[in-house]
Amino acid sequence: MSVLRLGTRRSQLAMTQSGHVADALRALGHEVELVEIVTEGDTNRAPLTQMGGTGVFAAALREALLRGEVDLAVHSLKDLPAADHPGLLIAAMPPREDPRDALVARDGLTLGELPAGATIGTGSPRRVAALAALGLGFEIRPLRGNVDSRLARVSDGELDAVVLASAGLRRIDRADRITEAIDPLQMLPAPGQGALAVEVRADDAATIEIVSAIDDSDTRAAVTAERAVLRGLQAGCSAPVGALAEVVEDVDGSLEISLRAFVGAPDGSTDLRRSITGPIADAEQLGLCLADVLLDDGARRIIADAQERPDRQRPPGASATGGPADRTTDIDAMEREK
Ligand SMILES: NCc1[nH]cc(CCC(=O)O)c1CC(=O)O
Repeated sequence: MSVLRLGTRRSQLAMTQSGHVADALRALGHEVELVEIVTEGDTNRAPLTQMGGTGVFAAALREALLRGEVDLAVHSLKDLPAADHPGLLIAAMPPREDPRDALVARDGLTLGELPAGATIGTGSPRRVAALAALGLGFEIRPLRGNVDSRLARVSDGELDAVVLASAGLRRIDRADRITEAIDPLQMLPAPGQGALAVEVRADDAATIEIVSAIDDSDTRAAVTAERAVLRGLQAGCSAPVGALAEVVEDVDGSLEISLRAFVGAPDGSTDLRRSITGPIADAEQLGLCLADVLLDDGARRIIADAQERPDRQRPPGASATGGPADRTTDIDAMEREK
């Protein structure tokens, strides 16, 4: 068998995630070579240059894959648009890391312990909406940059707290900075958060066969349901939408998917939370069905407002720096990819 070429970005998180997948394939006896793909976002240090990236980073990896320069690419699932990409296939979703968001606060504080007026940094409209929905009077501040620079804003005393994905922190060995793994009752993670996607060319049967060995069926079912919510809402990955599916045992002992979703206005003025449970085999339909429920109950307006009025994506009293222009850039990046 020839060497599998795995395309990766060179950020610490991307290299670590790619390394995990490479090791899993090597453990099955395959030879894997990492091929660094330098993306536009990596070379010019524009605002979009941040860990995980948005559409631009995934797009460069996908082009390398389609051109045949590499045989597989590893993405953070939550950074991929919910629609299939022509010519490509997600051949594996390895077992998911902790899907929860993580609070990194000064003095070991939790969300409940932070005082009203505390400053919390996040660049994600979903996290802004969830924090605003708590009604605790936090001041949300924009946050960009790689993980270490985000963490430094707390250790430097510039912010009281930041919110990041637990999975990213765990993967790069910074889990010790987490002061609270935020309960999904308070903040539902982004669809796909904590999961990886191993993408291949749809016509590359040999690689599909090899890579599918590291697919985790529970992870795939959960993420399929979560991404179907996003697709049903016709929302992008930067929409204020959270979703978490868990594989649970029902009373008869058979496995089911329990799916929860959240849509909220980033200014905290309104939010929706709905849930649904059903057979694992119906993961996709469950997600679409839950999206319909949310749409019927007003999600369309909330999502449209969040996209059209980015200037309102902060609660009253929050800092206005780095707001509208940055957010438009993110949405544009996602659009280009579709
Ligand atoms: N959009 C950035 C991004 N993409 C993937 C991760 C972390 C890993 C994951 O969520 O799977 C992060 C950072 C974060 O949200 O804190």
